[in-house]
Amino acid sequence: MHKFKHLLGVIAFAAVLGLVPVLTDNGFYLKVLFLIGVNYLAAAGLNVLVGYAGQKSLGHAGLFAVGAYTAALLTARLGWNPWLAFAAAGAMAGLFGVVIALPALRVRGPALAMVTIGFGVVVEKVVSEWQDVFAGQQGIYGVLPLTWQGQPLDSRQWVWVVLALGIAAHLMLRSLLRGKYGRAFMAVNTAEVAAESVGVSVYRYKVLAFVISAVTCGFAGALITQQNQYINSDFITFNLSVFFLLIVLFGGRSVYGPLLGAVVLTLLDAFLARWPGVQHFTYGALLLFALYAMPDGLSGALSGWARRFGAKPGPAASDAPELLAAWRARVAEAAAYGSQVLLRTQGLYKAYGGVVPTNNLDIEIQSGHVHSLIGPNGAGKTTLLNILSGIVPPSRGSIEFRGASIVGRPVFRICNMGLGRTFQNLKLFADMSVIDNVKVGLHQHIRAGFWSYLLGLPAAARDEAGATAEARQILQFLGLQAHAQALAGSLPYGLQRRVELARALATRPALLLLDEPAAGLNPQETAELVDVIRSIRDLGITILLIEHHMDLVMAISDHVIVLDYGEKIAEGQPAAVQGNPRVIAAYLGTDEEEEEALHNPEALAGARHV
Ligand SMILES: Nc1ncnc2c1ncn2[C@@H]1O[C@H](COP(=O)(O)OP(=O)(O)OP(=O)(O)O)[C@@H](O)[C@H]1O
Repeated sequence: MHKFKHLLGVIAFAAVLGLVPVLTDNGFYLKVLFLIGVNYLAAAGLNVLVGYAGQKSLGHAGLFAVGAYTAALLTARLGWNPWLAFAAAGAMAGLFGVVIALPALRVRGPALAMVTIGFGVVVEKVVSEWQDVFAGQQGIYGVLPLTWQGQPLDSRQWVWVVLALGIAAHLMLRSLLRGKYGRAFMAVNTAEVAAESVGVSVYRYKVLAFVISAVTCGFAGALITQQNQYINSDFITFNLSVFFLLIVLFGGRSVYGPLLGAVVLTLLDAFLARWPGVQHFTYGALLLFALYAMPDGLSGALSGWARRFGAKPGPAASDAPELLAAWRARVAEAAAYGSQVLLRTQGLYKAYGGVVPTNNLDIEIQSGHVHSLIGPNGAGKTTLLNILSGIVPPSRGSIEFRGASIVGRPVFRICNMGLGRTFQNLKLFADMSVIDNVKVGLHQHIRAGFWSYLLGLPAAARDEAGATAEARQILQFLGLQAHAQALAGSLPYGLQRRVELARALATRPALLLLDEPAAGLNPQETAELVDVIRSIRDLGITILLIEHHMDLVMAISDHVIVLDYGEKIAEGQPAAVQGNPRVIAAYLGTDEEEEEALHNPEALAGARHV
C-alpha cells in the first residue's frame, strides 16, 4: 500500500511537471527546468556517495567531464548514434568512478577531499591542455543531440527526457537505498569496523558508491553536452564540483534531498547568473548556513518537523511463538559444528614495538561452551579478540576456525564464516533504527543482489520482508521489540549494548566474541545479561567473552582463560582458576590479598583496576 502511494505520488508529480512544457514555450523556463533535471540527476548519485556512504567528494566535475566528452567525441568525431553515445557516457564515467575510488579508499575526511580535488584538477587540465583530442577552450562542435523518431529533441522534449530519466533514477535509487544497500552504505558511513564485523565489505560498498555517483554525473555531463551540441573546457571547473556537493549537502541525505537541493540551487543559479560575484558569495553563505542551521540538510529539517507533528509509532506487537521457534532452529543450524574444537590458535604473537599484548598464545575454544577471557588491565584481552575477528593482523602464528585458517582474511569474510562480535566501546549505527541495525547484521543472509534492489524486483521485496521478520524475532528474543523503530543512538546505554548483541546475533554466528558485555550496566542489567548469555549458549552458539565482573564470569563460564602481559598464565574450570596462585598474583601481587582472594572472588573483581 505504501509502495502504491509513493508510485501515485511520483506519477502525479511527473504529470504536473510534464504539463509545464505544454503550457509554456518560454525558452528560459524550459531551460531552467531542464537544468533542474540535470542537476538532480548528478546530485541523486552523489547523494549515495556523500549522504549515505559518507565520502565527501570535491571532484565530481571530473566525472561530469568524462560523460560530457565521451558523448561529444563519440558523436562528433566517430558518428555514433546519440543514444548509444549517451549510454556509453554513463558507462565510461562509471569506469572512472572505479579509478577515483581506488586511491580514495586509502584515505578519509579531508585527505579524501584532497584526492577527489586532485582528480577534478587533472581532468580539468587534460581537457584544457590536450588540444588535439579535447580542443581546449575552443571546444568540440557538432555533438549530436538525442533524437525522437529521427528528429533532434526540441526544448520541450528535452524537459520530458530529463524528467523521465530523473524519475527512473529516483525510483531505482529509492529502491536501492531503502533496503540492504542503503543500510550497508549507512553502516560504512557510521562505523567502518563495525560494518565489516557484521559482514559488510567496506571496500566493495565504497567502490559501489563512487561508481553510482560517477554514472549519474556522467549522464548529466552527456545531457548538457548533447543539448548544447557543444562542449569546451570552460564547463569543467572546481566551482562545478562545489556546486554539486552543495546541492547534496543543502538538500540532505534523504532520497528527496537531491531534488530539494537541485530545485533551490538551480533556481538561485539561474536568477543570480547576471551577477557572478554575488552568485559565488551566495553559494558560500548558503553552504555555511546549511552546515550550521541544518546539519541534515533541508530534507532532514523538514522530516524533523514532520516527526515532531506527526503520529508516533505505537509499540510493536509480539510475533507468534512458532516464528521464534523457527528462528531458533535456523540459528542453531548455522551454529552447529561437527568437531569439538571450534577455534584453535597456535603460537599467536603480536607486538607493538616493545609491547607484546599477545605472546605465543595457544588456545582452544570448545564448541557449545562459554569461555571467559580474564586478566588485569592491559593484559591483551581486547587485542586477542581483535586478532581473532581479523581487525588486527597477528605478527605470526595460526588461527583455525571451523577447520580453516582465517589469518589474513578480511574481517567481513571471517564474519561470514560464523564469527560474530561486540565491542568494548559500543560501535552501533547510531543514526539508524534498532531494527535496521539488526538488519545490517543480516546483510550476508539477504540473497537478492544489486540489480534486484535497483530494479525493485520481487526477489528484493521478498528478501527484505524475510529480513524484517527475522530481525523482529531477534529483537523479541532479546526483549527489544518495543524499541524496534527507535534510533539506536537514542536508547539508554544498557539497551544500546543489547542492540549490539542483537546485531551480532543476526549474523548467525557459531562463535560469538563479547568484549566486556557488562561494562556500564547496572546490577540488575548485569543479572539479566547472565540469563541472556545462557540463552544464547542454549541456541548452540559458542561464546568467548572478556569480562571484569568476576561473579558474572564465575556464574556462566564453562572454561576460563587468564592472560597476563599477553601470555596465558592459567586456564580451566572457573573454580580451579579462581584458586590458582599465579592468577591471584597477577591480579593482586601481595600475599595478604592473595589469601583473601582465594576465598573471595569479589576481591578479584575489586582489584582489577589496581
Ligand atoms: N594499536 C596499538 N598500538 C600500540 N599498543 C597497543 C595497541 N593496542 C593495544 N596496545 C597495547 O597492548 C596492551 C594490551 O592492550 P589490550 O587493550 O589488548 O588490553 P586489555 O587486556 O583488553 O585491557 P583492558 O582490560 O584495559 O581493556 C596495552 O599495553 C595496550 O596499550
